[in-house]
Amino acid sequence: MSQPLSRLMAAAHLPPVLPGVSPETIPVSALTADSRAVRPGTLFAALPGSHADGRSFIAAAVQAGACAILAPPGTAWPQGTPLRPLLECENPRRALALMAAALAGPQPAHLAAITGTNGKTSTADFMRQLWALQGFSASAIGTLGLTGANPTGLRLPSLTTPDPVTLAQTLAMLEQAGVHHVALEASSHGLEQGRLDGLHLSAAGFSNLTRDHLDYHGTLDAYRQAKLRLLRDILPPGGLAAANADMESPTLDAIRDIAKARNLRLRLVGEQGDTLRLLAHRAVPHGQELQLSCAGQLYTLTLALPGRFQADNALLAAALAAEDDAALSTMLALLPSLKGVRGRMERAAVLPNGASAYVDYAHTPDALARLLASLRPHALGRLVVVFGAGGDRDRGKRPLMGQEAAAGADLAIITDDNPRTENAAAIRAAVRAGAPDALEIADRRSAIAEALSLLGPGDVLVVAGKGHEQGQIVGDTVLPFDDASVIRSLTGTETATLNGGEVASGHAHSPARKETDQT
Ligand SMILES: CC(=O)N[C@H]1[C@@H](OP(=O)(O)OP(=O)(O)OC[C@H]2O[C@@H](n3ccc(=O)[nH]c3=O)[C@H](O)[C@@H]2O)O[C@H](CO)[C@@H](O)[C@@H]1O[C@H](C)C(=O)N[C@@H](C)C(=O)N[C@H](CCC(=O)O)C(=O)O
Ligand SMILES: Nc1ncnc2c1ncn2[C@@H]1O[C@H](COP(=O)(O)OP(=O)(O)OP(=O)(O)O)[C@@H](O)[C@H]1O
Ligand SMILES: N[C@H](CCC[C@H](N)C(=O)O)C(=O)O
Ligand SMILES: [Mg+2]
Repeated sequence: MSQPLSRLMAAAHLPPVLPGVSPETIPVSALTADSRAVRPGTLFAALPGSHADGRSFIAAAVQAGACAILAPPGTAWPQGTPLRPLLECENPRRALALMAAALAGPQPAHLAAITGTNGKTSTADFMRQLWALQGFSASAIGTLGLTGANPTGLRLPSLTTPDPVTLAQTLAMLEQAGVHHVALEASSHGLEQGRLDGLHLSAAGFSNLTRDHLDYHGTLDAYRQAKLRLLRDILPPGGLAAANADMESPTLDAIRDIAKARNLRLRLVGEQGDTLRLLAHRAVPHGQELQLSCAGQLYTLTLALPGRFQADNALLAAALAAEDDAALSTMLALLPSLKGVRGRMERAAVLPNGASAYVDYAHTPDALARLLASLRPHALGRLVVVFGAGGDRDRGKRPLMGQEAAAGADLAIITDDNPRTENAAAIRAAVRAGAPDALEIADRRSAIAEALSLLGPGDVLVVAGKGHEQGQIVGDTVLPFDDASVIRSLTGTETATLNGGEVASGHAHSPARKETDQT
């Protein structure tokens, strides 16, 4: 379905007039920021990026049939290239997202986005589950791809927050297919790059803010400001916002100020929460028991999920999924039915001697600290962690991850985790600077094997950093690798533990399966 260029310009709040052109006579059938995807009738957004400059592909786009070009002010038209309408605007990424939403069509009416350093995938999946438990057809979009209801059979590329064109198309297709409830992850990269600017959100959540991605954002404050865009620029005035009340105060204060200025309905959850206040928390063998207050009522419930942080994520999901205050008690009643999320504190195996081996996606200092603190009550003996840090990512977090591992575990083994284009030994050395007593075993499989061989009765191992990931990225190559299936094959627990994990029950995944649908 095409739309006149004039209508897309109006959607992006661009001036309605173009010199020498009648935009209402130009039909636009598709949008893209990638010249290689241009077909006749496509509007090409020529965006300066971090590796390339899209403006240098204008000639190629026109040759491929681009009907109009969107670009930053001052864009020079390439010599010898046939003229096409040039839409110059200060923020072409935002304009692209607004046009993409207008071209794709209506989005699900119940559309929530979650941002924060850690917990986005878990919270989005819990929201999806809470909706599904009420009988709604519901999906989640994020690091795990498109999960839950997917009548369209769509697959998403590997980004946590897809590009704005894919996002708008996916949401419109889900809505048309009867999926009216969608929770999605808003990464800081996605927010900074305007990937979510075309969304019509009904709710937005903020889980926490701790160190990550400073390679991209430069400073913690710039990272914070990128994440705050979700509440400041994207959630419409009067929308439902929810946040964890125990997060660091500069971010929480900013959230409160934005909520006040924009008349958002702000719900705070957690130990300092107002809407859902966590009064007490106790780890039990198969999860955790929570005591809560909500609207003057006391609630005691058991989450079938280990990990203190999962309580925060579950409460955030409940606050976001309850559209009015009356629905909050319904959500609390559903929390005990929540299942674990693939690769998030997932018990991969129980050894014959009773030791447990978990897989988790902790890849920041804060996540590692919380993970190890959460597992401590489950370790009658020693707590062992195998972990590394990713290449081509925030270098400053490496020694801090080392420190948290050294402080939180009895034994830390440093290994490789997606070195990408960096020197793997140098990454390990940077991690080691924070954990001088740690063992170091470069090969991840060998590191896991060594850790397993050291486990005695009552010990707990957690292999952190890769969670659901199915590969080890070395250079440009992705070598197949799945922590959970490596643990299972090394322990010979392949069949015994499928379906048997604390977290994984109800999620029978074959070891090598890429998780895209967990319903
Ligand atoms: C750093 C970053 O986020 N880059 C994203 C960004 O690319 P970019 O605009 O910087 O692209 P670029 O390569 O410099 O190229 C500039 C422009 O030229 C265009 N181009 C390029 C070549 C060509 O032949 N023709 C052409 O038109 C490109 O399509 C692009 O529009 O926009 C692209 C389209 O949306 C993304 O695919 C790309 O994600 C890259 C692949 C990436 O790895 N991103 C990661 C860091 C990321 O976004 N991660 C977050 C999660 C982080 C978290 O854990 O919280 C995520 O949401 O996944
Ligand atoms: N609320 C939380 N607070 C702190 N750590 C958490 C929280 N929730 C999850 N974690 C830790 O972070 C890891 C990743 O969780 P999850 O995938 O839900 O986060 P995410 O924000 O989606 O991460 P990503 O940015 O990679 O998409 C978990 O495996 C756990 O170790
Ligand atoms: N979305 C995160 C995932 C990190 C996972 C870890 N395995 C790594 O490669 O650093 C990122 O791209 O920073
Ligand atoms: Mg995620």
